[in-house]
Amino acid sequence: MNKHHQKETSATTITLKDLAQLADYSLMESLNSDPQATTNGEDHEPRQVFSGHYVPVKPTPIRNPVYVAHSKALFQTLAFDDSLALTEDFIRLFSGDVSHVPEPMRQTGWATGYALSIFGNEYTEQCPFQTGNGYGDGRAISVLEAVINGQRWEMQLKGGGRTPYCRGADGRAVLRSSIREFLAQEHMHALGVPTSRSLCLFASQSERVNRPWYSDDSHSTDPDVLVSEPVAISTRVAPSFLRVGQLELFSRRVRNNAHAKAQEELEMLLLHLIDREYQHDINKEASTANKLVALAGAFRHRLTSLVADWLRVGYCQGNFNSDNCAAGGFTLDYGPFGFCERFDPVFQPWTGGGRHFSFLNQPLAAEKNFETFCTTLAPLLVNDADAETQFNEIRYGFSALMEEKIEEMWAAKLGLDVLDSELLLQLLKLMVQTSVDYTIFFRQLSHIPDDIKGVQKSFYRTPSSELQEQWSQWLQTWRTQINTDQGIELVSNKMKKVNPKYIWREWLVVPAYQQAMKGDFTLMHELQTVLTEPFEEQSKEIEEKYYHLRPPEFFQAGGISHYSCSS
Ligand SMILES: Nc1ncnc2c1ncn2[C@@H]1O[C@H](COP(=O)(O)OP(=O)(O)OP(=O)(O)O)[C@@H](O)[C@H]1O
Ligand SMILES: [Mg+2]
Repeated sequence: MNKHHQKETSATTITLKDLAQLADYSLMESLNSDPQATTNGEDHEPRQVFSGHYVPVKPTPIRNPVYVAHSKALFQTLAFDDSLALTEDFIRLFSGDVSHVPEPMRQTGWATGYALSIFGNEYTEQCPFQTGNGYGDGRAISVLEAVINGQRWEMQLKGGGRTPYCRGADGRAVLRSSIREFLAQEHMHALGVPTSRSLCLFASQSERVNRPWYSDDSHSTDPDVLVSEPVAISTRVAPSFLRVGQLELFSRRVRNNAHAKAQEELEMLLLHLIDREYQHDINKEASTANKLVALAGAFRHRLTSLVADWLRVGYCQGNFNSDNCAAGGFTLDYGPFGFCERFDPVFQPWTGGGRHFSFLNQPLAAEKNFETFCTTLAPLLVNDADAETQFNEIRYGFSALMEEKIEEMWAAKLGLDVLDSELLLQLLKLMVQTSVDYTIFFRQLSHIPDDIKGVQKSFYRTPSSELQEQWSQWLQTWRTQINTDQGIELVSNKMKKVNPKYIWREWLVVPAYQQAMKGDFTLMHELQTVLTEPFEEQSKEIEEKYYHLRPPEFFQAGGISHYSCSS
């Protein structure tokens, strides 16, 4: 172990130099780098990468960076003082300039390749060479791996410039999408949903790129204008950024006999994944085959819990491909995501996404990714029949476990010890028929109302008298099922811990990024505060503004109710 890891971090004094001292590349160094990589990291043209786990790449800094935000919660976890975010060294590094970082940090970053399966179907067409060797982190560049207070973190710039995987694109992210990703990561963490974390966000005051987007009040499905937008770099942090698609890339190479070391590289990556994400779940002494069985079990557990959490908070990832599925089982890639406002089982904000990735279809999409994960790793089990049997049990038991987790989630949302499936079905039907706001409904229900008046705030339409009658009956039955032995207050409090009051509402986020694009971050910071305390009641003023049904003009509105890919 590097002696620097013992160094205590102090909340008031840490500088970039201190942070650099915590750098630890030992795990990464045990992997292979691309043998064809340049030595100086100037590797910005699309090209095929045939082997190796990463390519050293220098980020391209954004010009005239300005501070937009940092995560106070993550800073606290890392024992960074808030003031660090405004120091020159910190701004330079996290706006892409690694030329002056102190040793032992390196003056280059790294990007990785990955494969893509969409809903379980393999693709290579998205790669400019049609081989899959040119696909991966096209604009994501990691700059630091560090052990801080005993926890290993990777820090990755998004929008940090072109890499060999950029496919001819500019390697940039715009401020709009960076604000969305930054806030969403903060929000999801506060909602108790595992996620990559936001560290900080810097925007350029002079560099802009064009992106297709929606004109004001557009009802178009596809973007109808080209907008010049400021570029930005957000830094996200996670124990690793390994994706199911990454394992898949290496497994495809084994299958295709792509090169002599293909099997070895797949196995190295598997062990690396365990070190990075599952070291506490898996016995170090076990054989590779047994490690693999344990990994499949642990990943299945995390993935099923994750998707149950998504449903709990109304989150739709939108594009749950294998390359957007973190092998560590947390949410990754906040592109065309959205949160369900008016309850719709097939809610999907991304115009390119289709029903397969829609809201209540996400358990199935997760199963497809899990299936890809298993197919990918199965070649490492061939000589161990026992392990293979156990592995297959885990593999084919995904949907049963998923169902169990979903039932537990609904029971918790309804304040029940045991779910009555019939009661749930009746409710979901009523919610669709009435047009109900998903978040407001469950929060109102958490007050354990006596009658329909208590939940009416969540209705987008006035229900017919027949529907009102059905609601009353449903509420009565539900009330008989909640366990009030220890008092109604206790049930209510428990429900308020799983049913947030404040949720991401796109029509409230749009003004924040529009204002930020003009250099004013007031609304963005207000949102950051509101969304990082989603279970709190908050002030009357905040309640009036944010605990609110979506106004009618924001239905069918381009860039709000739906959008094309994120950018
Ligand atoms: N402007 C861009 N320049 C270069 N590559 C890009 C750009 N936009 C997207 N890509 C790459 O295209 C692929 C698909 O994009 P997608 O929207 O899933 O990812 P993303 O939002 O950039 O990234 P991530 O999954 O890392 O959060 C990714 O491999 C991504 O790196
Ligand atoms: Mg992606």
